[in-house]
Amino acid sequence: MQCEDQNKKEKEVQPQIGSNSLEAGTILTTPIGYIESCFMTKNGTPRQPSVCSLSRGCLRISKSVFNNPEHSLIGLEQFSHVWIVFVFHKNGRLSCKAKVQPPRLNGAKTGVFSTRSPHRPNAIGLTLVRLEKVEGSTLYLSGIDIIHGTPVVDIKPYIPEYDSPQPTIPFEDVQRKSPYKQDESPNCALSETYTETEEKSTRPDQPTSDHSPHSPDSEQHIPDNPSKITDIPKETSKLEDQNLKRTEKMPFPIFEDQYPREPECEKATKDDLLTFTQEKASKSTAANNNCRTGESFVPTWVRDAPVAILKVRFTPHAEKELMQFKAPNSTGEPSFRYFQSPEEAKCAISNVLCADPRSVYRRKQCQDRLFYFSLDTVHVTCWFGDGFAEVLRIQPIRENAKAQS
Ligand SMILES: C[S@@+](CC[C@H](N)C(=O)[O-])C[C@H]1O[C@@H](n2cnc3c(N)ncnc32)[C@H](O)[C@@H]1O
Repeated sequence: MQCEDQNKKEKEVQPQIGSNSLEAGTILTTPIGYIESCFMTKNGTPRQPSVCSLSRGCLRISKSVFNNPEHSLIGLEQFSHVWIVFVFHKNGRLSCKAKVQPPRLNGAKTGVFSTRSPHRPNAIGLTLVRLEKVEGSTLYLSGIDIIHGTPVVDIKPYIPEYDSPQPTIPFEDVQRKSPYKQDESPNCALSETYTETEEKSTRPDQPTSDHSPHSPDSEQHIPDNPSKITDIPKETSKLEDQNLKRTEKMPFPIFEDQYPREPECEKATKDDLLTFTQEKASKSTAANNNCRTGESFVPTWVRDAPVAILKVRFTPHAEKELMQFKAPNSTGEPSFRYFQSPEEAKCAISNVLCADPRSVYRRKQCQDRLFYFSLDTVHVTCWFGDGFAEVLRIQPIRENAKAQS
């Protein structure tokens, strides 16, 4: 209700279109294109790209955005993955619920911003997909969880160094291993930390004066060898330029290359790949505050969902029906649009089903109902039993059904 009122009010306010509109916070967004996807409807569409790496689609950059849309994709082919920022246009209505029930919580509620729910105040989705190829103004994608016709508002290259947390070099290590003397320190993360500790910190995790880089004890570890820093422009080794941003003159890799990470840090990074409970994470960071490589953690429900991975089987009849589908562009009907073979389609259908695509309501209240979904040109009928899903029927999607969705 509140949202509706607000929507009305906002409609009454004329957006300021003009040179200052961005500064004024007016959101000017236009789709750069629309997804063509192997998923026609929300039902059965994977909840995340990781569920089905074979799910394919493409995105053609619209001519209404650029005169030469293909120019906007120059260089993108050098990336293996891209972020797709899109609008959940089939939500039906705007959502104003602060708490949602993600399927992995099996009915329990949590704050919307701690989930990837499509039902959020601004229906913006974010998906990391594999970029198969770029041809002219079209991107060919795989591993998508987005339905056909979805408006896309942006594409960004996936850069692991930017898009995943990088280990922070422990303060003491940086100081200890630094080839710089204190007053030669370059303006980078090092000098930021240095500045922080200059003001005597009361935090227990900060080095005490005994172990501070200023103490004679720690100075012993500083190699007295300024020649090691020949690659660094001279002006950057002056503290006067305190406000200089690290990235402007001193790319971080210089430190990474010169000072390999401590083994504990490596270990923490690997641990981080495993299930990281809040408790474990806070213990680990508390125990090892100076080596915060295990900074990324997620709640257990994300990785240890209370929903079992299902076994998937096909009845002989369904399997036979699937085997009749032909590769794209081959003669004969029915044919796939995205999948290259019936085996590939079978694998994709299995991936979708083993993650249990049903809503919590359906899973709990309508266990014995048939479940339908479509994938590429295939309409799938299946049912769920205890710990398994069984595909009963595979039919070609009727053209009129495709047009309606
Ligand atoms: C849980 S969301 C996650 C999407 C994205 N990876 C994210 O984290 O923002 C994925 C689900 O959104 C739904 N969906 C996909 N495209 C949609 C669209 N255009 N409008 C509404 N819902 C959509 C599908 O049901 C799919 O299973």
